[in-house]
Amino acid sequence: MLIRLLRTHLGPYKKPIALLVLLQFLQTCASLYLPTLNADIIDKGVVKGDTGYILSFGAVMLAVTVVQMACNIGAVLYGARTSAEVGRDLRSAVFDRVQSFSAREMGQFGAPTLITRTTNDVQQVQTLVLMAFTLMVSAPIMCVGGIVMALGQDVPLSGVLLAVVPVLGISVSLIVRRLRPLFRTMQERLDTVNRVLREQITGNRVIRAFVRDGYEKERFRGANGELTEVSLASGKLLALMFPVVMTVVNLSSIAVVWFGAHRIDSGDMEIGALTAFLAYLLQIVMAVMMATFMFMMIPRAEVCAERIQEVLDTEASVVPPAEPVRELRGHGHLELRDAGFRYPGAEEPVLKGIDLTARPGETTAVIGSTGSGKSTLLSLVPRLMDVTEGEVLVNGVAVSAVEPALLARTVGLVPQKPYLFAGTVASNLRYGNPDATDDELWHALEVAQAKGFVESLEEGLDAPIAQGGTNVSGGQRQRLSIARTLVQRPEIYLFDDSFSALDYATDAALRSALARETREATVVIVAQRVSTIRDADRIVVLDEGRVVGVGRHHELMDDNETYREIVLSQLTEAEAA
Ligand SMILES: Nc1ncnc2c1ncn2[C@@H]1O[C@H](COP(=O)(O)OP(=O)(O)OP(=O)(O)O)[C@@H](O)[C@H]1O
Repeated sequence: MLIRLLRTHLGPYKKPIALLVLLQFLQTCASLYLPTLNADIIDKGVVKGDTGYILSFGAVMLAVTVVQMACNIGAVLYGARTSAEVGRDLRSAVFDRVQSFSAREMGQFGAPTLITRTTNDVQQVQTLVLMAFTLMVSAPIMCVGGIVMALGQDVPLSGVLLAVVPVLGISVSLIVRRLRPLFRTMQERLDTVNRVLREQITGNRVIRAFVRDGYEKERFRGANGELTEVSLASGKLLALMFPVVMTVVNLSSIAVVWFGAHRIDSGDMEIGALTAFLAYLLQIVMAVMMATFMFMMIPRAEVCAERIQEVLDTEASVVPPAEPVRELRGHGHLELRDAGFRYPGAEEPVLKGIDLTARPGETTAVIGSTGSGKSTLLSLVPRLMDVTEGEVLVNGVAVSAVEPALLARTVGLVPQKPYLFAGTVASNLRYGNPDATDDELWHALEVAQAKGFVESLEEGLDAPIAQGGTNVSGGQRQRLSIARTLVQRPEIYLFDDSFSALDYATDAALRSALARETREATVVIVAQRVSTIRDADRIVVLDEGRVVGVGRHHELMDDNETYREIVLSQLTEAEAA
């Protein structure tokens, strides 16, 4: 999975990667040459007292060191830049995919894991890419090159290396093998911590109201403890790594010095060659360490890559049309034909055989018991989700064929749970129509019965709005959300229980102002309160996902049992008549 992900996302960086490989190659070759040069200077210059040799080869050594350092700095800087760019591309790819998700895929993953996957998981892959850029070339060259150079210094002594490399490789890979599953668990537990944390922050008010702080603290402590547990377990294994490597290094250095001393004694080897041999031994161990470090990162990055790829492989269920309709003739005629919808994994569809027509200049109300499918029905019009049966048509064209931007301009949905973005009142109101003038904003606020409230804010339209609109009341949020849709000036207005947080007087004032404002538009209102919809031109009664009645208030009161029950549950008999 990691390979697949990287192959796709490293593709555009072929040239920088080639340059990186070259820089790494040069710096590793220079590093490998230095101990041999040093040995030469000792054996041919220092031992023989040849100052000329020391100076001239000292200069060569300095030049090689400069090349090695320059290539090293270049490789590190270039590697950091390229890996950061790969990380940026990967984050954008995940973000774009998440953006294309409908409510259906969003529900399938859940917000916290999508956030972890876009940030933390991408970061892990990015770190591995950086490691790979730095170590993938240098580690093997240094290991093989080190062995070759050591053989060049003294063949019999190189026997030590034959023992060191496999011992080091096996002991380190044993540790890495145990680390692999721990890293997967760590990532999953980090996800759980994020989920619990997010739930507790979002549900903070409920937690306080129910005085469940203690319970929630325990829940978080549990998730946090489990994450710590696995971090500690991996920490313990990692702690083993350094001593194991150092023991092997120390033992092999002793062996090299011991054998080397014998060979120098017997005149088979020179002192400079022994120092070079020790330097190569260190370089080989370093190379094995570097490779190990990378192998250690791979399992974690693999888990992250899998999770990222899962998001990237998830096809959005709502896709833009291949040949979109870019113009709609009409003024907002809305029709649902035999429309049905089933949530993924659900046995029963929540909407079945819905036939509904809403015309410009008319108000259509949808009423039904809670869970009867009203919100689902509205979300099919702007394609927050696509019908699984039948079709939804706007001005006679299936919404699935309409260009998304055109559909968004034509259909304005005021959601049941309005969301405001961090910014100002004005930036929120202009969300669907960035060119709207201040006068247009004030007019929309007036219709939405929010003008007085915004006027009372010291900074008026420029008053700050917190993320999610948490610094305004529920009713104010609803009214700002209504105003935002009014500024957009769509042909079809969909109000999903948008007046529920308003008092009766404001609700009535808003509806009459809205009626004037949206005189020529198509208005669909989902409401729980009968008073909100009793004057509608057409009332559609929904029960368990089916339309069980259509008519005006008095007609339905006469012949629709479901409607009568809803009305009577809210009004006194006298009011109902
Ligand atoms: N994301 C989802 N996944 C699965 N089932 C869902 C999902 N959202 C809603 N449902 C189910 O679909 C049905 C209809 O939900 P919907 O929100 O459309 O009802 P509603 O009539 O708007 O309810 P309310 O009046 O309470 O807002 C419910 O039974 C609900 O459990």
